Amino acid sequence: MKLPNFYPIFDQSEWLHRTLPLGVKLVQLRIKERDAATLAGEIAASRDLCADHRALLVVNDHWQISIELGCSFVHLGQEDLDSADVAAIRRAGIRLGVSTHDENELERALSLDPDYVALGPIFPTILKKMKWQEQGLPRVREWKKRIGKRPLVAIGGISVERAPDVLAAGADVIAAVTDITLNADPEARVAQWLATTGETAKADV
Ligand SMILES: Cc1ncc(COP(=O)(O)OP(=O)(O)O)c(N)n1
Ligand SMILES: Cc1nc(C(=O)O)sc1CCOP(=O)(O)O
Ligand SMILES: [Mg+2]
Repeated sequence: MKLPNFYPIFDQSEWLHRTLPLGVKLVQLRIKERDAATLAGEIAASRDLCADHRALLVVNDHWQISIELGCSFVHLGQEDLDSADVAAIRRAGIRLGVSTHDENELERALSLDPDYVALGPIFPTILKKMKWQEQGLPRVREWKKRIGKRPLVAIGGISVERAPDVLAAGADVIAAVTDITLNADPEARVAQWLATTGETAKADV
């Protein structure tokens, strides 16, 4: 399955409202520590916005609400997998992306036949504290060889300027947070991302 190669990650549906009209076709909603009603409202609003713009929504962490709300794609990290019911996710017809940071995690991820494998952090990230050192571009090359045709998502410290090298190293998709959300003009930055990754020229997914 081919995925769009630009994958912004946001913590509110308002960001989707701002960026989907620019041509974003793959987006993650990554919400931490909100009450259940707010969370359900944000996920439902994001689901509907993505449907309106023919974009793919990936919901981070919240697989149960994703099943309840009829979402089509979830992202789980290794800790999430410890408690997630992957069979229930699959029964619901939901696609699955999985984070990896080392060989063991990659083996575990591949055993689940995921719809993409994410590798990070490629460069140092300021978004969250991580126990992993930066992976660097050689690791991107290695991961792509390991996973073959399955889409490889690169994440962590990636900017528009760094994106071409990451794609050239073998990533199929680039995920980014702070390069957009901390930019003085996030919409203009998204437009730069779309131009750099070639997404503007592509059809709907
Ligand atoms: C595309 C992508 N890659 C990695 C992550 C990180 O997932 P996880 O390790 O579960 O950490 P949290 O994002 O839940 O803090 C991701 N969300 N998306
Ligand atoms: C949420 C997340 N997961 C990572 C991983 O390596 O699994 S790196 C990361 C943060 C990505 O944010 P930014 O683009 O601002 O660096
Ligand atoms: Mg998680």
